[in-house]
Order: sequence, then C-alpha cells, then structure tokens
Amino acid sequence: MAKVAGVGRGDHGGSHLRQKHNSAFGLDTSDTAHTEIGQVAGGIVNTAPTAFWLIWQVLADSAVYEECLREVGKLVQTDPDGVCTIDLAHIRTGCPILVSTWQEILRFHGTSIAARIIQEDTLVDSQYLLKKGGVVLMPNTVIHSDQTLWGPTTGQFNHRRFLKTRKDGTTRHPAAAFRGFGGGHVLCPGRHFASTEVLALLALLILRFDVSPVGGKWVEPKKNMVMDRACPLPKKDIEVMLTPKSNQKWRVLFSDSDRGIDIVAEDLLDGEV
Ligand code: HEM
Repeated sequence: MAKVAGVGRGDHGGSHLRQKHNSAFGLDTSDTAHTEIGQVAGGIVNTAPTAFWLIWQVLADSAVYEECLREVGKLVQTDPDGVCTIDLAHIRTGCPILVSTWQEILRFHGTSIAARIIQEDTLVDSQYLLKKGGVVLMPNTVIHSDQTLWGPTTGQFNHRRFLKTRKDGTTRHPAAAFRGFGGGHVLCPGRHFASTEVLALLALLILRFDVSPVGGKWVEPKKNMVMDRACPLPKKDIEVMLTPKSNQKWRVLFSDSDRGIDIVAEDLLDGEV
C-alpha cells in the first residue's frame, strides 16, 4: 500500500495525478487504498453485464438486429481487393440507433443505485426531511420506470426511444431522466470508454458473424439481481453458435477520439434535449 500512496520513480502519470488529487482531499494511505480498489472495481464490473444484455437484446430481437446491422453496415467500405474497412470512431455519429439501443439497455435492464451523503438538513417536496450526515440511496429503476418522465410505454423495451428525431410522434423524455451512468458531481468518468468499447464489440460481432442460439430459440435468462452492478448478471450461460459470415479480410480503424459519445444530459451541448 505504501507504493500506492507514495510517488516515486516509475509511477505512471495517471497514478501520480490520482495521488495528488487524493492528497488534496486529505486522504491517508488507507483511504487511498479504498478509493483505488473502488476505481478498479468501477472500471471492470459494469462493462461485462451491460455488454451481455446489449448483445442478447440485439440478437434475440430480429427487428432490432436488422436495424442495427443495416446502420453499422453503412460504415463498412469494401476495397477493390475485397478487404472490408470499418472506422469504429464513426459509430458515435453514424449509428444513432445503436447508441439509442445501448441507452435503452441501461434504462430497461439497469439496476444502479446512486448513493449520496446528505451535507445539510434538506426538506424535499415540502414533506421529506433528509437529515445531515445520513445517506440517500436512489435506485435508478424507480426513475427509469416513472411514467411521468418516460410516458406510458415505460415498461416496454424500445430500442428507438433515445433517438432525437422519432417518427411515432411521442414526446421525448427529459435528458436528465436517464441515469445509466449516474450524474452530477460523481458522473461516471468511464462512460465514453465503456460505451465505445461495448458498441465496437457489438458492431464487429453482428457484421462478421452469424450468431444463433444452441437449441434454436433465444430464451431470456433469469437475472441475478446483485446490488453492486449497473446491470444484473444472467443466472446461466447462453450457448451460441458463431459462424463467420465470410472469409473476407477486415481492417478495423479508430480514426479520432477527441469527443466521446453523447450519452447523458451532461454530454449534451446547451440547448440540446
Ligand atoms: C457500461 C459500463 C459502466 C456503467 C454502466 C457505469 C455506471 C456508473 C454509475 C451508475 C456510476 C455512479 C454515478 C453516480 O453515483 O451518479 C459510476 C461511477 C463511476 N464509474 Fe462507471 N460505469 C461503467 C464503466 C466504467 C468504466 C469503464 C470506468 C473506468 C475506466 C468507470 C469508472 C467509474 C468511476 C471511477 C466512478 C466513480 C465516480 C465518482 O465517484 O466520482 N466506470 N459508473
């Protein structure tokens, strides 16, 4: 643990920065160790279950699958030599349906609970007194299923729900109603990284492979509702057959990374909803 707290030769930029940040907030070695563990856990535990539900939902619903495949297929260029090239950086702007499906996964299947320490006595809605020093736990499922925010279809999975322009004429939810990556002061700093890697995985999977369930039918697995994840774990494995769609060669690029995916209210420019 001493190595974590001390900045010595061989420390990398990131850990140096965190160490400076931790000292500025008066964290001692033990506190620093706790936050380091939290950082590692936060960076790992949420990506796999959320990716699972995204892939499952897209593969199991042929309408969602077709739309996602059509959209991501537009990013592929086939060279005269037969090599398929895709620039995954273009998913952010070129695949609104994929991005919307990802957000709907976190809304529909998400189970994160926001925790906040109450800094001062606060009266909410003129009736609930939150006492200083207490902890408020706010399950996102409550916010994500509130009909006053999401409308009467809140209980249905709608992969197009987050599109900015929708043909069905329904009113769009307020941007801040989506809490998939939390929000405010402790908004998830890994959201762009996680969104980029999960969508890249989905895009390459559906472009390059036919995936079919062993047994012939997609059956939704029961959920293991663990409290410390952003999405539940599936209670059992889903066995699939992966068949390459062709023997074409692929060139996979990531051309720029200066902007993340617009995923939560805080990412939107002023005036956007
Ligand atoms: C799909 C994957 C992920 C999901 C759904 C997710 C979701 C969340 C949520 C809901 C929070 C709590 C925010 C709040 O209380 O308002 C959070 C915090 C955090 N996440 Fe993520 N996360 C993901 C991936 C990652 C990755 C890949 C990293 C790091 C590389 C990361 C690092 C963190 C950290 C450090 C915090 C704490 C922020 C703070 O307290 O200031 N997360 N995440």
